[in-house]
Amino acid sequence: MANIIELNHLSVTFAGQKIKKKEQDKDKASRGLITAVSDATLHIEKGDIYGVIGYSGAGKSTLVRTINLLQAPTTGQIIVNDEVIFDSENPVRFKGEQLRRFRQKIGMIFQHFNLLAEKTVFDNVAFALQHTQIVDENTKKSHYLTKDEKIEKVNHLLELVDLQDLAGKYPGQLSGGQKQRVAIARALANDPEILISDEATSALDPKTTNQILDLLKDLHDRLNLTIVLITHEMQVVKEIANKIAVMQNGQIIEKNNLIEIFSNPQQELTKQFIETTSSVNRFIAGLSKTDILQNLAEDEELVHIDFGTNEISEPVISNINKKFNVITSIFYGNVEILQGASLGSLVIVLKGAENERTAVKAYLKEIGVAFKVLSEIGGSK
Ligand SMILES: Nc1ncnc2c1ncn2[C@@H]1O[C@H](COP(=O)(O)OP(=O)(O)OP(=O)(O)O)[C@@H](O)[C@H]1O
Repeated sequence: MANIIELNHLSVTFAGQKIKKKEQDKDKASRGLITAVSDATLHIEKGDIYGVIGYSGAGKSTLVRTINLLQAPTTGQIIVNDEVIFDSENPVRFKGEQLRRFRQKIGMIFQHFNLLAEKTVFDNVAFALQHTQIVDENTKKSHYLTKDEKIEKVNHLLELVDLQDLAGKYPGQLSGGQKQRVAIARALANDPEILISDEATSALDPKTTNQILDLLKDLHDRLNLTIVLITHEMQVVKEIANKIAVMQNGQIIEKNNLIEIFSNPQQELTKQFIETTSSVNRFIAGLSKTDILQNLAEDEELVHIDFGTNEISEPVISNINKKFNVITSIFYGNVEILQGASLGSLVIVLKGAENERTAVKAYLKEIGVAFKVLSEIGGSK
C-alpha cells in the first residue's frame, strides 16, 4: 500500500517559560525551549489504523497535529497524499482557502468532544458543512450545499454513527459515548480520507470505549478511512490498530506492526505498555510479590512458554510429557487474539531431573518455541 502520510524528521520546538536572568545561559536549551517532538519519522499507509502511544507529555498530540498543520513543525517535511505540505528546507506554505480545503479532508476527534452546547445534534453536524462545496458532475461547477442537500447529508452522517433518533437533542442531554458519536459524525462531514483521534476514548468508561472503538473500526472498513489514533492506553491500540508507534520524550522510540510489537517488543517502555494489557505478563510481573518461586522444589522450574504467532504443528506439552521423564503442570495459560492471529502463552511447572529438564529446553529450541525460566528471573535458585 502507498503511504498516505509521511512525516520525515519532524521536530517541534516551543518557547518555554521565561527563566530568571541569572539562570540564563548562552545555550539555547537552557533559555527554556521545549522540544516537544524530536526528529520523528512516521510513514502511514492508506488504510492503516496507526496507534501512537506514550505517556502524557511524550509529544503525541504535537506530532499528530502537524498532519493537518494545526501545529507547524520547526524542521522536517510532511507529505500528505503525495503532496508536500511542509518542508523546512524548501518552504511551502498552505494558506487561506487552500489550507482550509486541505484541512477539510482530515477529520479530527478529541477527548472532550468540543460540541457546541447551544446547538442540537443535527446542527452540530450541519455546522461542519457550512463551507462545504460540491461539484456538479455535468457542469463541473461547484456550489455550496443547498438546504435539502445539507439535511440529506446530516441524516446520512447521523445514521452512520447510529444517532438518527437523537437529532433534536442538545449535547447536555447526551451520554459521553453519544457525544463522541456526534463528534465523529461531524468529523466525517467532509468525507475525509484521514481521521485523527486524539484520546477520543479517554473520558469514556470501558464499555463505551469499546463501542466507540468498534464504531471507528466499522467506519474505517466502510469508508476506506486511514485512522491515526493517539492514546496513552495500550488496550485501545490493541483493540483496533494494525501498527503502533511508541513515543517518549518527543521521540518515536519504536514502531512496527501490532503483532510484531506484541510478540517482540524492543524497548522497555513498549514492554511496560504491553504488560498493562497482557494477563500473562501481569502474572509474571506480579510473581515477585508471591512465594510461588520460593516454594518450588529442587527439581522444579517455572517456565514461561511463549508460542508467539508461530504455527506449531506439534502438541508441545503432550510431547514433552511423552518424550522426557518430566511432569508438567500448567500454572497459567492465555491466548491473545491480535488482528486474527493468536498469541499463546503458558506458564508451567517443569518437574524432573536436571538433565531431563535441559533436554526439554533443547527440544523447545529445536521446534522454535520461545521460553524463559522464571525461577532464574525470580532469583530464588
Ligand atoms: N503550545 C505549547 N507551548 C509550549 N509547550 C507546549 C505546547 N504544546 C505542547 N507543549 C509541550 O510539549 C510537550 C509535548 O506535549 P504534547 O501535548 O504533544 O504531549 P502528549 O504526549 O500529547 O501528552 P498529553 O496526552 O498530556 O497531551 C509537553 O512538554 C508540553 O508541555
